[in-house]
Amino acid sequence: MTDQHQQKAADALAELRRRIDGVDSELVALLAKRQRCVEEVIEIKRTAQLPARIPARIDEVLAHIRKLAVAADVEPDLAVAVWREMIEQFIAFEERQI
Ligand SMILES: C=C(O[C@@H]1C=C(C(=O)O)C=C[C@H]1O)C(=O)O
Repeated sequence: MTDQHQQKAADALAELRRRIDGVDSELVALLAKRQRCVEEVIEIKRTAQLPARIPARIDEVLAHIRKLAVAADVEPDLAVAVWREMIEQFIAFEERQI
């Protein structure tokens, strides 16, 4: 590869990484919105003496995500794996506060 080709590759990579950083900023803002909802769920569960982990609801969320991923042309197993981990982290977050 010539220096010119390498410079072009480096520029393209830098631009894509700027876009990825922008997407990550949006994702963290959305995660904060989701956490605010979970914080309200915690208040209700505490009062109603409900457990943090509700398996039927987990199944429902994951089925919804799989459908959305297919429609959005995102690898469904990737999306479900990300959500599964996020839900586990939110359950642990709930369990620390309920
Ligand atoms: C937020 C809830 O609590 C847990 C967390 C979930 C989530 O992060 O989507 C889903 C199911 C629950 O076990 C809930 O019950 O809705």
